[in-house]
Amino acid sequence: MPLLRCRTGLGARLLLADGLGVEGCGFGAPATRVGEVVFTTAMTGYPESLTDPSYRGQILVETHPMVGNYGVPSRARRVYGIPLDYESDRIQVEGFVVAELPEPSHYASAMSLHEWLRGEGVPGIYRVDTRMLVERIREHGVIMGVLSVYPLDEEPPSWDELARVLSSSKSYDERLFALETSPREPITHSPPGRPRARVSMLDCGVKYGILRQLLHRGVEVTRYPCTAGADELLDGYDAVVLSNGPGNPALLRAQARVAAEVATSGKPVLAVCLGMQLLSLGLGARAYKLPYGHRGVNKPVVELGTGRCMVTTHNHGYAIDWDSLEGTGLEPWFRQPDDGTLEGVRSRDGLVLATQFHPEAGPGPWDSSWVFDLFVKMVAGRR
Ligand SMILES: NC(=O)CC[C@H](N)C(=O)O
Repeated sequence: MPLLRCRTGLGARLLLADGLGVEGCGFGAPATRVGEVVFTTAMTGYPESLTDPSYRGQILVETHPMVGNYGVPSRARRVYGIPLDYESDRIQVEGFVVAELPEPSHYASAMSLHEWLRGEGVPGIYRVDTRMLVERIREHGVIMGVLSVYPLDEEPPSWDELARVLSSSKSYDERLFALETSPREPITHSPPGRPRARVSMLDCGVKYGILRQLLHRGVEVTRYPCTAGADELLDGYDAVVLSNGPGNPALLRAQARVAAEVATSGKPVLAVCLGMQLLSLGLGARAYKLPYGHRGVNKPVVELGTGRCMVTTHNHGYAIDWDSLEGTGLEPWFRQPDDGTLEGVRSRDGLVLATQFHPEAGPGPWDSSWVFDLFVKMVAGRR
């Protein structure tokens, strides 16, 4: 009985909507959670991925075979008053799937992945064939799933019971997550010293990495709830940032209208991931769902015109249709060479900059952090 060797004392069952059932060891919290099952090819950076608000509503599978080796850093490690190694204040994923879960060894590790997920009520499964799961998702596309972790001295939940939980849950595409990851009240983050610029942010679930990049360049950022109007975002600010965030962009109609309004206001705008989708939708473009998304920290992106190639961080399940840009005032900026996805757009006058990838990385390489330099230089130069 291999399950008896689970050192956590927990078992786990993962059931996909196509009927595939996977059994393994459990870690984290004994709990049952439903989510869209997606994979990331990132080889490192699991504390950042797990806390990325754009993963809300998803069960994340890591393709890297060993996860947890360097443990979990303490939230007390901070820079500019925000965590250094986290992308938000909590674990955002519904569940976590890894092949092997080694004991951690790292000077900055404050706890193990098992302890962290347990403390936050999130279930995890390990000692499963993640290669098979990833192939399945690649062939079938992303798929809803239910993950259940239980103490090994108790009866596991039956597959029928799990199938019932799954069939009574709403699908990922229909659920509105962005309001859950958005702040309730405006929050201002100030850089040390006199700010070079003041920007507002339509915050539908910003990754702290974006704040760190802006603060690092001397920019003061005021984050507004995802329900804010264009006036609030424009009055008294030098520029507007449209954040990343979870879920289906087509559900955020009001936010798309606000994004279009700020993008045509004459002030500079920087939009990242969901922000780019909202901006494009608001200006009349179309979004579509990718079969299995782009999630990883090793995705090439080519800048149109210069041919410059960068390795970038991605986490998106939707994309903007190239053919729908006509009449929006936006032009293509970046392209993903593997599948041709549109990875960035900008306005002809260069005031509006938008990337589908994550120039802040977190986790990932900083090849594209110059996008922040470009934005901040433009904003500070207009003051
Ligand atoms: N990282 C993001 O902002 C993700 C945007 C959107 N939720 C998507 O999956 O495409």
